[in-house]
Amino acid sequence: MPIDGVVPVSESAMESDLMTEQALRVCVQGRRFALAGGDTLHAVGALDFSLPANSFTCIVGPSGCGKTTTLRMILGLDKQYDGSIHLPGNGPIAAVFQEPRLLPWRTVEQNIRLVLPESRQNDSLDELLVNLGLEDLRGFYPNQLSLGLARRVALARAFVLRPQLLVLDEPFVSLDEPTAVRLRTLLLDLWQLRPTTILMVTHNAEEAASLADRILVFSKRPAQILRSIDIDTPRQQRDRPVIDSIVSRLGD
Ligand SMILES: Nc1ncnc2c1ncn2[C@@H]1O[C@H](COP(=O)(O)OP(=O)(O)OP(=O)(O)O)[C@@H](O)[C@H]1O
Repeated sequence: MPIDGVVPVSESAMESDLMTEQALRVCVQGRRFALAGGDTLHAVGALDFSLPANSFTCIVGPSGCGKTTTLRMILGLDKQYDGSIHLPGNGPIAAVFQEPRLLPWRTVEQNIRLVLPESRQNDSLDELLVNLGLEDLRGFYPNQLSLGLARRVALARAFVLRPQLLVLDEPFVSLDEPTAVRLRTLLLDLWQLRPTTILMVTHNAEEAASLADRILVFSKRPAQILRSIDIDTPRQQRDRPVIDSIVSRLGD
């Protein structure tokens, strides 16, 4: 998805981005929505953060604090903000939302191919489908899939682009825990094979603690960053006590 309306950041910020290989820099003063009757709703406050290339960042925060609005600004779907959002390079950006957003009249394979440019329509999807355990479902239609399987297809459609940035908005919500655990593992495996910079919103503090390199804790609306927590413990060593201790650092 192209990001229009991206405003370049200052040269000094660009220089520091180059030194630390930042994949995304967000420096916005805020986002207000005009409401009926002349009122305004201050959804997002000042946000200033960068994502290192190929890192995995989770945003957690209270309901309605402005997380999705922040993602929409990063995706270029909302351009009515003050400030700048800078993505070095011009590779594709992929997004996965709560609803898998598959076209019901297209098969699994057709839904995945839909995002590919003409020049890549002959690419093989075999490896990706095998990685996601979808190899036997390529001819299925979305109404034949469980929510968990539909979300796997949404992940396939995101990764097939080989995105420079992958934005995930609550991709595992409303799943039973074993299915959510399986999907988190698939996401991490796929990310190992096809590295990209991931920014994911989740309500689930334990999910953030098990997946992320860094967790940004947002305040209540208007969203601001309350805490930025870097997690050094390798993922495979994050047992229950480690996850509990990370969650306790997130605060209320
Ligand atoms: N287009 C809009 N017009 C007016 N208000 C909006 C609009 N979009 C979002 N809002 C309001 O902005 C605030 C932040 O919404 P947003 O969806 O970003 O929150 P969120 O943190 O993602 O919420 P949740 O955790 O419940 O998904 C909410 O009060 C929401 O009602």
